[in-house]
Amino acid sequence: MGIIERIKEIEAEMARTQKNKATEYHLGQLKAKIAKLRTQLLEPPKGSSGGGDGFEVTKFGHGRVALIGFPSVGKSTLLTMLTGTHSEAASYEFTTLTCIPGIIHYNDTKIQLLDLPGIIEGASEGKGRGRQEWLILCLFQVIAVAKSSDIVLMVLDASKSEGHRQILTKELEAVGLRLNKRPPQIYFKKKKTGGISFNSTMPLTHVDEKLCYQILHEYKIHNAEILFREDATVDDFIDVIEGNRKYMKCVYVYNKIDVIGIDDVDNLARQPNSVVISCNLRLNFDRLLAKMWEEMGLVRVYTKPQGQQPDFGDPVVLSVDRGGCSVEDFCNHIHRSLVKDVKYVLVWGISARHYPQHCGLAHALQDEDVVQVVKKKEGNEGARGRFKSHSDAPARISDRQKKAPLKQ
Ligand SMILES: Nc1nc2c(ncn2[C@@H]2O[C@H](COP(=O)(O)OP(=O)(O)OP(=O)(O)O)[C@@H](O)[C@H]2O)c(=O)[nH]1
Ligand SMILES: [K+]
Ligand SMILES: [Mg+2]
Repeated sequence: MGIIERIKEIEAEMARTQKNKATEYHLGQLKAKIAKLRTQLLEPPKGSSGGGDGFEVTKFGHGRVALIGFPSVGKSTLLTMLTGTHSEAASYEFTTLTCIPGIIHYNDTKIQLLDLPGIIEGASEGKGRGRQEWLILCLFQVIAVAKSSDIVLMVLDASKSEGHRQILTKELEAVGLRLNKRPPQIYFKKKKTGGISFNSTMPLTHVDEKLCYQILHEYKIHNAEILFREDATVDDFIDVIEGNRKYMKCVYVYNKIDVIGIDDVDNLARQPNSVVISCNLRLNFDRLLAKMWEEMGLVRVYTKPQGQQPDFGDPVVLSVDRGGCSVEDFCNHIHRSLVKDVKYVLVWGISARHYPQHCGLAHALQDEDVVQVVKKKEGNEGARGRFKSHSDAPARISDRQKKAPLKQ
């Protein structure tokens, strides 16, 4: 029996089993069995090189955004409009069969946008009449590309059922993606000896010690330290044991609002993390780009050579999620050997308490900060530079910087 058949069999057993206190342990075990099988399914087949003819394209720019959605929701139309790179669009499903990259120029940065084939309901279960293998492979490759991105834009057809968002979310969860969720607050560490130590910082209403033991037994884990820091569920606990879940931000993009009524548009626009657009009418792209930018959490830092203005068209781009935003991260970004030569840096911008502020390597930079590096051997010149800083201050202080509190 194949892995998918075994998953289906267990799912059928779960559906047959009534949910109550007596069956709770058994159901938990079945959930763990399914999670293990799904993980097996995600592993590349034995003997394969692990990719090669996948959808992976070379990374480019300061960040990466993946377009995920059912077929024909307008992913390719959107890519073409936002990036100018043509991606074939048509009224039939699976027009796009591979990954097509384009570049969005926004806020002095370059963001790589990736168009991808559509995902269908049940792809993770191998549905799809005759093209099963291709669909599963396609889903896994789409997921691999999504995981390599900073955020996901889930494109939805505003004229279709609102249930599509849940169906697609479930489909992505089945292959290990967790959208707009934070990792469960459960400490879990496998040990060599000592048995299982189980603790929690609060009363647990979804799981108890016995249930966790049974699930660990399913994973053949007999020695481990566990601490629940929140009232987590069985599914959360399994996620932590599996350890391969990817937690990603997602913006829900409702396209084709030109074909629905204004009340429905209003309703969709009020959903959390959602933006309504129309490619046909070129409607609301500004809002979409602003939301995308906000969720990516990129931090632009402008380098100011001493006695000169910074180049405001060419920021160093840092990210909290990817590498960090400290002065040290900034220095490493410029040159690996820079850190050891740095005496201090001068910072203008939101992260500075006064302009310019003397900062060390640990200082956390914020978007649109201006930084001047003062090196050890040229320390004196740097200090002089600082005192004539009135005339030396960067000319462009953005609106956001002006709003920054100037606590002395
Ligand atoms: N009414 C309306 N139609 C749209 C809009 N955007 C795209 N379409 C149409 O929707 C159809 C599908 O568009 P595509 O861009 O091919 O959709 P896709 O999601 O890339 O589809 P696949 O690659 O097959 O998964 C095309 O006929 C588009 O012209 C829109 O804003 N409004
Ligand atoms: K299409
Ligand atoms: Mg397409």
